[in-house]
Amino acid sequence: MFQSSFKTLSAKAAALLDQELMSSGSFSIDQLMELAGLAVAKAVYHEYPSTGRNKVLVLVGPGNNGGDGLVAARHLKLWGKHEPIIYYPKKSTKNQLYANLLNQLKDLEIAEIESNEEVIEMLKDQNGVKVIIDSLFGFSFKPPIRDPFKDLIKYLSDNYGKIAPIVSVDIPSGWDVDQGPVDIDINATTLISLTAPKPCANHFAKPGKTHYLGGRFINGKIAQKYDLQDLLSLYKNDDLIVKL
Ligand SMILES: NC(=O)C1=CN([C@@H]2O[C@H](COP(=O)(O)OP(=O)(O)OC[C@H]3O[C@@H](n4cnc5c(N)ncnc54)[C@H](O)[C@@H]3O)[C@@H](O)[C@H]2O)[C@@H](O)CC1
Ligand SMILES: [K+]
Repeated sequence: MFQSSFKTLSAKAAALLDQELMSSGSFSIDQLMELAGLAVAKAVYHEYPSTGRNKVLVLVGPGNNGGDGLVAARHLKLWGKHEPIIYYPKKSTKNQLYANLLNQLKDLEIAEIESNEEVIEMLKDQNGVKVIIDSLFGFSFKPPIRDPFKDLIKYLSDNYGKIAPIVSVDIPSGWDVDQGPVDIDINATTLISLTAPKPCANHFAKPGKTHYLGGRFINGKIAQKYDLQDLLSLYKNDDLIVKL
């Protein structure tokens, strides 16, 4: 395993920090998700530039990682160079936040596809999707994967190199947050770690892969508590993302 020099946050620490931001930090989840999704959109915009409405397939999971993908889809569409399409098979029925995000995407006429089969058809078309955003699972994921995501992730993993490159949000979906790759998981080309990389990101640092840090919302006190000052000092000026 390539040992990276960056500070990481375990699954447990990431969840604690998240809670702290929303309690003593007085942030709402909507605010954090907006900044996280904006960072994802920025990374995709810069890493996969498009001059003519390149299709971006956004795979949306049932939790907040999925919410980051919905926010990223909105920004990409508004910036006018990419054409996001979403696949969101397990929608939360109780959470107004996700319903609002979905309505915003409908107002922007962002298309939605409905099944694994449709995703696979779309990915087989060489002139179709140019980049895939994997916002299926983040730091709360616990292997093994349940359906309908298992078949989908297996397809993506089996077809690495034959389908569009994958940008993973926070962790490559399927990976154990602390341990890294398992038997069925996503092989991402670009990773965007939010707040700080999770320990699994140490397995990602290989040639040909790009790793970004995004989600710039930590104050000095929390940074000190979680020993993130050196990592966060990589952001300069108005950077919203930085390459690790
Ligand atoms: N502080 C931060 O860094 C922030 C992180 N955000 C995002 O929030 C994510 C964490 O969100 P959540 O805690 O909602 O959780 P996740 O989005 O990581 O996943 C939780 C969902 O996945 C399902 N799930 C878990 N294991 C599964 C399995 N084996 N098979 C199928 N389904 C499974 C759960 O039932 C739940 O619905 C982060 O990774 C990041 O992307 C941002 O939205 C906000 C701020
Ligand atoms: K992910």
